[in-house]
Amino acid sequence: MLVRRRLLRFVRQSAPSVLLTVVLALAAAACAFGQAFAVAAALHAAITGSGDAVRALAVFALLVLVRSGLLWGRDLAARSTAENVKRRVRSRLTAKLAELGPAHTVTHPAGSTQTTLGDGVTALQGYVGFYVPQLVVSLLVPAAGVALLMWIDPAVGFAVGLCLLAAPLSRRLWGRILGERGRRHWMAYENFAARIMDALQGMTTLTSLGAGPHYGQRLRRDAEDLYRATMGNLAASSSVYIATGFFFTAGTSVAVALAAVRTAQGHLDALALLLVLWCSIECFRPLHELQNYWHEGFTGLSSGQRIVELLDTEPVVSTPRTPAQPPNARQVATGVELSLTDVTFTYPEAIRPAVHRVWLHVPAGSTQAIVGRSGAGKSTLVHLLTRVFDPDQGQVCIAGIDLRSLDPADARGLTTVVSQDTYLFHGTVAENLRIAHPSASDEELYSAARRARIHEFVRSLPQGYDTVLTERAADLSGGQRQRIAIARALLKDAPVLILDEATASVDGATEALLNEALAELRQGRTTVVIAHRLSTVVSADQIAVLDEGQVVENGTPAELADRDGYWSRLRAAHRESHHAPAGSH
Ligand SMILES: Nc1ncnc2c1ncn2[C@@H]1O[C@H](COP(=O)(O)OP(=O)(O)OP(=O)(O)O)[C@@H](O)[C@H]1O
Repeated sequence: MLVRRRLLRFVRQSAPSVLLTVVLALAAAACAFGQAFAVAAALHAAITGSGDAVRALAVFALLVLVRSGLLWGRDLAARSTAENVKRRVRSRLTAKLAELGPAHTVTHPAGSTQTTLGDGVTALQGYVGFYVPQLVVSLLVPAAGVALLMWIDPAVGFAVGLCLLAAPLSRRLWGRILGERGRRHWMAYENFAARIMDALQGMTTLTSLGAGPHYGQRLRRDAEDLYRATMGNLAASSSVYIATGFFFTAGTSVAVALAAVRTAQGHLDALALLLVLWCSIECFRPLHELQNYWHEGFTGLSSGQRIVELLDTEPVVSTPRTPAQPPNARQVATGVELSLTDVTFTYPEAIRPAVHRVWLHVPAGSTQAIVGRSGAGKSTLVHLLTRVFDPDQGQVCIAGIDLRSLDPADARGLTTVVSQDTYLFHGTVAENLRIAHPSASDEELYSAARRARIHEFVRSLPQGYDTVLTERAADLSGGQRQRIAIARALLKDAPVLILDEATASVDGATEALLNEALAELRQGRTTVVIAHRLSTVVSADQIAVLDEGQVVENGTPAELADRDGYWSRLRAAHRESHHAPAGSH
């Protein structure tokens, strides 16, 4: 019921076009009753020889034309409602996703969100555009039809009225089953769509691991689940069609049979009998049409459930009622310090904290390296520094300001992350760079690219900065992608740089270019580097060693080298695995 109410709220915002749909449908129904009178009059004239059959048929033809025009208008108005509601729901969902921030992508599969936003919203159109207006028409037209039949003959009107009441009652009984089947069908569909998206995105991984056939089997199983859910759903809706169809046929037959008896008894004349025949059909027609939208309506309700769930999701980071001011340009120019004070954080639904009682102080302009085994909590620290999540306990401060007191967008504006996985969008190189600074001039773009050591390469592309990069930019090397990321970071110009170093080794020339670009980027910024290369670690001002979410060691490279701790062991292990490590000086 909640879903219906929430969806109806969107429909209400399109009240004029919904009203127009209903009015046009009612006018079309009036034409249909008019047609019934015209046909009955024509037949009566032909049978009895009294009256003008040709005129009655001309009126009938005119009404057919007018009714077709009205139905065309009704469909247009219904589509306009559907498109408007879809546009509004999509823009509410997009705004919601922006409000939920990156945490939502960390904790939810992208495929299911995409299905809700795409097919889920599309599935609403049957419900909002056609089903809801038809529901109103199905209440008014049969009521008017029964009144008309009562006027012709109360007994016939009463019998038709009873059959009309029985039809929706049978549907009510089925409603619960249909709702459940519809939900199951939608979940199977969403699951299948998410799996397909995963397969497309991970095609290279699947192929390189030779996992295609195995994954294909999972896809087939999901497709079978979807098939079963679809058939279950269709079986339930077909049963409703049959059950309600029975009442329609029974209703019309009862009306005609009763009218025939009443005619034989001399209570009705031939014209009235013909009118009963046509009008009883018209009484049931709106319900028949409603039945056609029934399946679409339930699919819309099932997808609506997911839409409402997404709209009701609370962001994991909240916006304070009166957000603090982010550091001003003067503070930024002199450099900002960064601190984590007794920070603990547990992922939603995780059992143990990913980081636990972490204390860290990074002075303005210095470089803090973070090292640790896989799963130690390094990425989680990045999530906290970029306010993807707020800590459960403790504070994360930049320039002495608790990130929690800032608007999330302002907090994220203070940091730039250059990670190993640079996402390049389908678009030109210039568009990809401007994502970081939409109003950047061409000169600013070229300057950032020059400093990121990527300008010459971009200039050498067929259309230079206007060259279109394919999705995921498979045509660029890892080093080139990283330098584009560095150019973006230079354009964003945030005071804190978070560097998630690539684990894969690059060749000497590429590394030299990357290092030059990174040196440009680090200038005047406070840097936190998730370090994998020994050379980066030893050149940092401070190294923090994370283990199982806790800082087990922290100090300058010299201090840590003197201790027989985790860092020394890590370094020794590194030495063994790389006979002559680049940075082991
Ligand atoms: N979205 C998540 N939901 C639940 N637990 C998570 C999530 N992301 C990470 N974790 C858990 O939090 C802990 C820290 O993970 P984190 O990704 O921060 O480690 P990491 O040091 O960055 O590892 P790696 O070097 O492999 O990237 C791990 O135990 C991990 O399983």
